[in-house]
Amino acid sequence: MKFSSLSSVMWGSKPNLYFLSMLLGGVSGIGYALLIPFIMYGVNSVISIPDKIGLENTHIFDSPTRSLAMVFFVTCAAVMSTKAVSMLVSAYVASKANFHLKVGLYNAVSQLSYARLLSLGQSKIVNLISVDVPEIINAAINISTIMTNLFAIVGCLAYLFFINVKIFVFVLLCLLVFGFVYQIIVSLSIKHFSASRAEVDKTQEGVRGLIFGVKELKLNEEKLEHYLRQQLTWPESSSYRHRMKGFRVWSVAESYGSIVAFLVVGVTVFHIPYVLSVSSTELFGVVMALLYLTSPVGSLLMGVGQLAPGKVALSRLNEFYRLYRPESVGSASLNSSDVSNISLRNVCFEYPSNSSAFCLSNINIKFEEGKVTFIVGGNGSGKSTLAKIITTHQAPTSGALYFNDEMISPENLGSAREKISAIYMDFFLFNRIFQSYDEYKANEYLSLLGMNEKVNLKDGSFSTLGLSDGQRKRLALFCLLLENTKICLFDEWAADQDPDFKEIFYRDILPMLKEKGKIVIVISHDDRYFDCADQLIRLDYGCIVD
Ligand SMILES: Nc1ncnc2c1ncn2[C@@H]1O[C@H](COP(=O)(O)OP(=O)(O)OP(=O)(O)O)[C@@H](O)[C@H]1O
Repeated sequence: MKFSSLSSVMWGSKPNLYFLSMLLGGVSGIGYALLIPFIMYGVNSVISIPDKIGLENTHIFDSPTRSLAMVFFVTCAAVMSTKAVSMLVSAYVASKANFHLKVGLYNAVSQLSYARLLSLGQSKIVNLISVDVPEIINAAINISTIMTNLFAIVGCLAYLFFINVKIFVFVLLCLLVFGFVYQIIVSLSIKHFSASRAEVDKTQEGVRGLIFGVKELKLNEEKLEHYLRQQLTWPESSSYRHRMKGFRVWSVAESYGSIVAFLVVGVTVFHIPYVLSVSSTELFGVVMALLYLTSPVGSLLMGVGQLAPGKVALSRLNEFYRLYRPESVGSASLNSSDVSNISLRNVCFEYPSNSSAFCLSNINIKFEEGKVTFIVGGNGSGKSTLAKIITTHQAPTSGALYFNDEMISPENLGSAREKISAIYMDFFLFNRIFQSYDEYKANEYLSLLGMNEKVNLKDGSFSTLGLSDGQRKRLALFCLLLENTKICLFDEWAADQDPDFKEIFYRDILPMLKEKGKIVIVISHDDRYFDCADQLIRLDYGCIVD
């Protein structure tokens, strides 16, 4: 997906309504421009009958220009109402566009592979959704007002054309030159807004650390001080400096924009009468039109300036979609719905960045149903990496994963994943169950895990997540048991359980899963319980050792 402009964001969301808001904006602008000839005609009528001025008891609609007055006020009402409706429709389209952009991003992110998500940067994605999309919408909502002002300017120029072609050409040229200079100033501000936005990603990382690392930071004043300075204050102040530079340039553009039309009036009044033959009536009409033009020109330039931060945000959204590659997950079913074993054959793996210079070398393992396999080894030996390969979140660099004798490829990946449940070291506990479940089983498992006193499950939602780390892990295990999949993987699940519950996990729950014919894979450092394993795989620096 690529958005060529802010307009295309709105157009892509509700094309018909967006067109309507532009059309109404244009009509309002033309109506605005039409008011000058009415005013001029009215003034000329009054000048031609000076004795009527000051007549008492003459009602506004009894005047000689009453029909014109009627048309004038009707036009005013039309300008006002079309502009209001145009803005309203534009706001509606913008809200829809906001919805579509966000939902589009949610879907896009959900289709990224785990590895791709990490490489794109989790903080950047959070900022894209929470900072850039609102910035795009705030800018795009201005477009209908820009359209109104643009048409008002075109209308005023048309009026000038009728008064005096030479003056029209002169004013048009002046506006183009001044407008061009304005664009240059605005593009300078965009440069600073871009630099400011890049710093926001760094502060997002910092905010995560501040919130999730609060316990560690609170214990050490010096650490907290350095953290705040380096991870938050510096990037924040750098972002602020760039943003202020952007606003400084932008404010120059703003004030310049608001005075541009007067500059044109000045040049016209003080120069034109001496170089072109212009009658005083023409000059009066021209000056009226130009003064009338000041408001739409100022508003137009201001509106164009307000697009700047939105354009920066849009370029970041486009950059995301440029790098975006959805994970290829086909819908082909596995040949056999009953998986009796899974195996890794000649699997090698390296992280794409290879910053850690770690690799898994030539891994051959078979996991069978009704058997418990322990994967053990020192820190950094590759156990969690292997867990992600087994659960299909990392694809092997060479070799392959097999379910029975069927190789797992993008075509049958979806079907393979349906067979897997896992509790990772950095697991995420959702506040509800997302699939249908058996109420009776749920209560049974809550009791088995000693959680029935702590948590209730009501309509799929947990009554609380205010639990200890060990209890949260038990709740994760509860979800896994309810999922009832063939393959169950635990990455150091028992690490923070008390001795009693370790005993229950290794001596009761694993045998229960084994009895049910599951393929059970346990990453563990608990050598006291290695006897529970039917198979023990020892890893050392990415290799299987005996
Ligand atoms: N996202 C990553 N990018 C690059 N290297 C990584 C990444 N994640 C892990 N590694 C590297 O892979 C190696 C194995 O890490 P892994 O987490 O698999 O070890 P482990 O055996 O589970 O360790 P532990 O017992 O400490 O949990 C480590 O040297 C680590 O630096």
